[in-house]
Amino acid sequence: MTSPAPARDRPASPMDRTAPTYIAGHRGLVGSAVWRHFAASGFTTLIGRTSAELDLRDRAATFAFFEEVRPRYVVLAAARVGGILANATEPVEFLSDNLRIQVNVLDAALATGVERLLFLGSSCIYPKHAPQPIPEEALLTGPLEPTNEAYAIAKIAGVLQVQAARREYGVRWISAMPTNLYGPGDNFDLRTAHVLPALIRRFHEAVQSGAEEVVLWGTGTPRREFLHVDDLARACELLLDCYDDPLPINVGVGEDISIAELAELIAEIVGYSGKIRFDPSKPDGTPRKLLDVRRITALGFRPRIGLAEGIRATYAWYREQLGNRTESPHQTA
Ligand SMILES: NC(=O)C1=CN([C@@H]2O[C@H](COP(=O)(O)OP(=O)(O)OC[C@H]3O[C@@H](n4cnc5c(N)ncnc54)[C@H](OP(=O)(O)O)[C@@H]3O)[C@@H](O)[C@H]2O)C=CC1
Ligand SMILES: C[C@H]1O[C@H](OP(=O)(O)OP(=O)(O)OC[C@H]2O[C@@H](n3cnc4c(=O)[nH]c(N)nc43)[C@H](O)[C@@H]2O)[C@@H](O)[C@@H](O)C1=O
Repeated sequence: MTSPAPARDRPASPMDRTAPTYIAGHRGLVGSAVWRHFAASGFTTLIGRTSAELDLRDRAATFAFFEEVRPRYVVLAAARVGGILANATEPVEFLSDNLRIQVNVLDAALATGVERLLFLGSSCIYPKHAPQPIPEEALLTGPLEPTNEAYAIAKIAGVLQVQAARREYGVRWISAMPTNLYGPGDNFDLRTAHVLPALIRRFHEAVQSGAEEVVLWGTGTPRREFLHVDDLARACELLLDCYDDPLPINVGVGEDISIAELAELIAEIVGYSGKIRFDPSKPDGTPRKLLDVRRITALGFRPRIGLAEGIRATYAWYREQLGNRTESPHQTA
């Protein structure tokens, strides 16, 4: 495989840690990790609003917020997000909500002179049968995976709007494409969860109830790459400090695992020793999505949290939530 074209980075210009920095979606999996990491890195003026306080689908409210707060930096981690089933069954909401959130935030950021902005896409924006590992250049080179086409189209529109704003207005905004994420703060609601938290919950409940069998979706053969959200948060800071290129940049670990292997690993960590059965009537989704991470690796990024370690920490967090039964952004109902 040939090396990717070198990123046209301008020299690193680190963010001013005292400047107002808006983390859109700061209670979600990604936003909460970015908030924790940025706070630990010395950001003194972090700004967040819940969706109840500021519905980013509301254009007038979004503009009023940007005019009042005038953030200098923005991490756009607010979105309607979900696993394969939610994506496949609610395409209207995934398309419409995400388009509106993005357009409103990006337009308001432009109108109020936001200097640096990071738009978060997802590895599902790449074609279903993209070459593996998937280079950034694969964007818009083939048909999408049908189960998440609506979400992917919305995300692609966001990437294009960031690129267009760079070209037309010279703003230093960027897009990152994270692989499948997990970690504390994840969504364990089985109707909307991604596979990793869903499996933690399924195996945990099977241990609790003494069930002899757990049924999982699909064939178990699809392969996925999993990045701990704390590693993503480090990548977000690095990118905002020193990546300045129209090409969206992949963020992953560079290794994948089959869903069947993931299930074995999670079952072992949770202590489930019963049978695991796959239900092939449920969708598999994309057969494989392993990101080519050479571009971000060249910037010095290395994930630090291994998969088994990350799953153990996430399981510990999940059990803590069950113990507390407090308001988590993602209810475990
Ligand atoms: N999770 C994953 O595996 C991956 C995620 N990503 C990307 O990362 C970003 C964040 O995802 P993630 O953290 O997992 O998602 P979550 O569902 O955990 O969090 C989404 C956040 O968005 C906020 N939000 C949703 N709708 C609105 C709205 N109408 N107005 C204001 N805020 C809203 C929510 O706010 P509140 O809690 O206040 O309701 C919530 O905090 C997304 O862009 C997603 O595409 C990319 C790749 C993989
Ligand atoms: C991040 C990414 O996330 C989504 O894409 P996905 O990777 O296909 O999603 P997923 O995590 O839900 O599933 C991964 C695999 O796992 C299998 N699977 C088994 N058992 C369960 C299960 O119990 N729950 C779930 N959710 N999946 C299960 C499932 O059948 C599939 O083969 C998109 O929303 C997309 O838009 C996106 O961006």
